[in-house]
Amino acid sequence: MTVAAVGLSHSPLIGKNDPEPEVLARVDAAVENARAFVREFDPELVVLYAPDHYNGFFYKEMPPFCLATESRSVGDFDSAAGPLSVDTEAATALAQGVLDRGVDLTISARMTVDHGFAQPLEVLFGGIDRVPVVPVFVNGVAPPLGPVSRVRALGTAMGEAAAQLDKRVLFLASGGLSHDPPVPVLDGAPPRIAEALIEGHAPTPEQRAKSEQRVVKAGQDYAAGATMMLPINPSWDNQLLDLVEQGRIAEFDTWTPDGMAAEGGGSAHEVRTWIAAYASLAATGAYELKSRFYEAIPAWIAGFAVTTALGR
Ligand SMILES: O=C(O)/C=C/c1cccc(O)c1O
Ligand SMILES: [Fe+2]
Repeated sequence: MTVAAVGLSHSPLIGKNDPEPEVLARVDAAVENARAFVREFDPELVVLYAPDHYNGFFYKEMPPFCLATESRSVGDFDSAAGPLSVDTEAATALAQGVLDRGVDLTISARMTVDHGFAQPLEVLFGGIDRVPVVPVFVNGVAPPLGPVSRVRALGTAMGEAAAQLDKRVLFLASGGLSHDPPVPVLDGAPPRIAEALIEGHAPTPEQRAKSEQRVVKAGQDYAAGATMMLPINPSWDNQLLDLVEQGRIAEFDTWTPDGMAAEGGGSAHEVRTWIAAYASLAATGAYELKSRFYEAIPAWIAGFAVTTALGR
């Protein structure tokens, strides 16, 4: 079995509130490098770990993890809408393999996903329906959150199960590193917001446009330095990338949700997708990081990273 991993930060503000051209050129080069890596690796299956931003999962049922055997993207922030090309047979086999290894995985036969899943598929493959994929939701936004050791357990079980498939498998993580965007919080929310977070009524196009515009404005204010949002934390982000580069994935078990939020902001928990993907790769044997890119990009409200790695 040949395995690889890519970590790729997402931001719904890409193309809507871009940083200076020099920053953009550096990101473009890193992303093009990741595209070339993926083209050469030529995956037969992509296991995609990504969070949701209250488009698919709500507090009426909020699992820590969920694997999809079918999935559809809502098309928020101009990301692609419609069905993902899920490999249902591989998804079913991986779900069974993870459960067999003692991780209580939720399964969805119709998982709704947002830009967290759609963006990396569009960026790396040119669309959400171009490559056989197994989408795995990892809660990185909606507290309470469990210990990081369980994320590593999920990734490890997935890696071991994927090793049984006899396919070239790419583990792909979609998540910002430190970032603190204005994603609503249930605790203390006014009744109308709380109801939306719990029940999850589909917004009207006008409501969606208004809430997306609010995020774009937050990015503009953040880049201008006029905001209460926590600053991006390059030192914390690079600690994460160091552990990933050195294969020290077990050390993430010492990270706590409170500590992660204090260091990296309310959405720093999206790094759980990175921990899962690199735990999957590590479960199949030693690996080598082939590339590492990092830049703090306030305009995108993102500690933005791109890594590629190959199993040895
Ligand atoms: O409001 C949302 O749906 C998402 C906001 C956001 C902004 C910047 C980086 C991210 O990873 C986000 O999820
Ligand atoms: Fe996000």
